[in-house]
Amino acid sequence: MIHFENVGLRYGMGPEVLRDLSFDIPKKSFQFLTGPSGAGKTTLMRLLFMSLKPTRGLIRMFDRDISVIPGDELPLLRRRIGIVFQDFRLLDHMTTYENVALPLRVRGKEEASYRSDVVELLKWVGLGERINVLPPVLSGGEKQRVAIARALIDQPEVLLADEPTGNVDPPMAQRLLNLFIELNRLGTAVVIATHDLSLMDRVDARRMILSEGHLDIYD
Ligand SMILES: Nc1ncnc2c1ncn2[C@@H]1O[C@H](COP(=O)(O)OP(=O)(O)OP(=O)(O)O)[C@@H](O)[C@H]1O
Repeated sequence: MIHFENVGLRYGMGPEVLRDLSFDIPKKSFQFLTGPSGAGKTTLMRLLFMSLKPTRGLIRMFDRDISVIPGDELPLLRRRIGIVFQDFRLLDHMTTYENVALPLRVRGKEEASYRSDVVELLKWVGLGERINVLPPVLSGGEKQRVAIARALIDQPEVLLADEPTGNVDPPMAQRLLNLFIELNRLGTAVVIATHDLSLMDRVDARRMILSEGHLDIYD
């Protein structure tokens, strides 16, 4: 479903941050992406979300070579991907509920068809009492859970989550991990970038380890 071949990335005239990355993300797979700070995890997530273009190599997303996809088709392809950014990127003028419901609204779904699903998911991530508040009054951990709920609600084909448990306590991290596992069971390919070894030790999943721009994969 996703295919990288000899991909390299440099920012501007700087050194190559990622070098010769070749791998596949199969449909319905589950993987952790890890490596030391500055190794390029966020950069790789941005390549996977097609918000950065590689400086060399080939990337195929959903069987299409991204170098020849017209810019106006990218939003449609990105809708097949759920993403949790490290800085959450919630819309501050919309309530928690509205932020999570947004991907469904964009698809033109009727509110009556999804309202109870959104409320149930928000309760599951411990935000049942925060449904009608605006993001600026939420804590970092609460914002993170809203971002996760928004990425999951539409059961995307791919879920990309950058440090999704970075701001929550261990029991909530376990709960969120269970949510990712359940989503994967329903058919979503999951990529979780994390430093959290204890999180990775709880799942027998593929590990993609970035180090100094190189990638090693342990199946
Ligand atoms: N916009 C940018 N312009 C120039 N250099 C950048 C940019 N973004 C990242 N870098 C550099 O690319 C390298 C990889 O950064 P990246 O954020 O991808 O690492 P990371 O593994 O996600 O780190 P962390 O775990 O600390 O979040 C770093 O050396 C960083 O300084």
